[in-house]
Amino acid sequence: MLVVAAALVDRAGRVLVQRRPPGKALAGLWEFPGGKVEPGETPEAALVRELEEELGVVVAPTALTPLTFASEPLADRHLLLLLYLCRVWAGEPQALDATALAWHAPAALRGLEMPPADLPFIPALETALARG
Ligand SMILES: Nc1nc2c([nH]c(=O)n2[C@@H]2O[C@H](COP(=O)(O)OP(=O)(O)OP(=O)(O)O)[C@@H](O)[C@H]2O)c(=O)[nH]1
Repeated sequence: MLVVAAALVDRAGRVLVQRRPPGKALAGLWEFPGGKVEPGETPEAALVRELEEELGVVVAPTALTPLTFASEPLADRHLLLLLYLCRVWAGEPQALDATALAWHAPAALRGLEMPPADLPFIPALETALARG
């Protein structure tokens, strides 16, 4: 299963996370906005679509910079999760799908309950954002 997700970064270097709604797998955990890549879609087009559906923001595919990825079993499937950085978008993010949104400095993500595949993303974000 190919999934794309974005770390939206604000001017203060904080990252946006959202809380998964009840009824979905991993409900209640904090994750990066994104979702599954549909057949025939590029990863970037899928992420642009998901960011509009989940947050109501408009992002140019060229504003998505690959950061890192996770590859691991998830239930009876295998998850390949691509994480992009995004610093430029149009609109104010709204929780259209999630139960809550929150902005955190990368180090503060360690205090949140996140899906296991996301945990290695925290040091990667700390390193990337420490460079400014
Ligand atoms: N969006 C997102 N999904 C993640 C993250 N980490 C992680 O393990 N996942 C997993 O990747 C899968 C993404 O599925 P999703 O439910 O968000 O995707 P979607 O919006 O296309 O799904 P839907 O068709 O159920 O609406 C889920 O199994 C989810 O648990 C993350 O940081 N962001």
